[in-house]
Amino acid sequence: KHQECREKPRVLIASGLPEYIKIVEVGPRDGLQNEKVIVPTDIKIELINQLSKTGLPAIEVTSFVSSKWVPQMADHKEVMRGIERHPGVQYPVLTPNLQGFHSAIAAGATEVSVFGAASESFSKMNINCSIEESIERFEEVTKSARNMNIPVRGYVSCALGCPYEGNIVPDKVAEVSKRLYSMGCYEISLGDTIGVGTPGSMKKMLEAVMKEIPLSALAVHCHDTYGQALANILTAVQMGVAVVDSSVAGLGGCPYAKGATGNVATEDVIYMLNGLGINTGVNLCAVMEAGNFICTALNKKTNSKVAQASFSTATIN
Ligand SMILES: CC(C)(COP(=O)([O-])OP(=O)([O-])OC[C@H]1O[C@@H](n2cnc3c(N)ncnc32)[C@H](O)[C@@H]1OP(=O)([O-])[O-])[C@@H](O)C(=O)NCCC(=O)NCCSC(=O)C[C@@](C)(O)CC(=O)[O-]
Repeated sequence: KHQECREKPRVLIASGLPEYIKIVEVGPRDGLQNEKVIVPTDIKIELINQLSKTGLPAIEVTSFVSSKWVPQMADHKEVMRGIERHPGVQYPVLTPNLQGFHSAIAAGATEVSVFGAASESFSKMNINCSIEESIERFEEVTKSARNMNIPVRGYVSCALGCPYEGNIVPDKVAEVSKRLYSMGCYEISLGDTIGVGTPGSMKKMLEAVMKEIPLSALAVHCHDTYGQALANILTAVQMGVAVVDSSVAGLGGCPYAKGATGNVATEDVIYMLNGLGINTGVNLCAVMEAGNFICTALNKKTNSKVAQASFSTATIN
């Protein structure tokens, strides 16, 4: 059932780093979900359409959650139906329960993500249930998805710390990850939800998780609150992780993780990986253009250092 992840990532002979890294663009969902002013649906669709032309292999489109909880994602059906889908690009959406899963499928979703946490308090605040209850809901989702041949990705939030509980022990992250993987999630994305991790805590957490789950099924999802995201990603990549979540222009934040700033910027991740000679298949300039589009539409400054530097000095091409 985890056929697509069984193969070990190929490594660059000289450096021992993965040869190819898959970037999962989460800007349209994680990036926009926390925006105070409702972003017009056509702007979201245009952003996704622009991102689809950059070479990104996966773009998280929206979430099928309650609009009372996350008003910014209330137009999930319209966004899902409105985007142009490019061959070879995956368009996953978040589904916390069976109700969300059925709505997502009805709107045309072909991949979904369940999102759990390694912290009881965060689980309660984010999805209004305990970790155990969330696992039961996710099992219902993965079971239905399996019957329909829909791939399911699994998130584990608070992998490096929780806004309510503080430290989270790596074994708890490993335990929740293992349960999601065992129920059929093809990939487990480990979220540093509030961006408190460091290369040291990332290494310890990954060591624990890697005892339970094949490396090829792991992704990292870093927020940059403490400015550690790129360092944490590099640590994960050096340990062999070959899937990285990021958000165009560094947009983002979780509505149920107060103080969490944006995700690591896609532009900055690609720039770093390009410098390491790691292939992502993504055109950095095209992502910067998409970042410029959404920042102009939101009337805000990009959080991407690479975009800031290149728009002021015009040295990247
Ligand atoms: C999970 C629920 C829905 C439970 O919410 P609940 O209130 O416990 O649900 P309920 O089953 O008791 O139902 C209450 C109402 O919600 C509706 N409902 C029930 N399910 C759905 C659904 N799927 N879609 C739409 N509506 C739904 C249901 O129909 C009912 O409507 P009413 O009768 O009151 O009109 C709620 O807590 C929720 O929507 N939470 C939102 C969580 C969220 O989106 N958080 C942000 C994403 S997670 C994140 O950002 C972290 C991540 C992934 O990026 C990784 C990282 O950084 O760590």
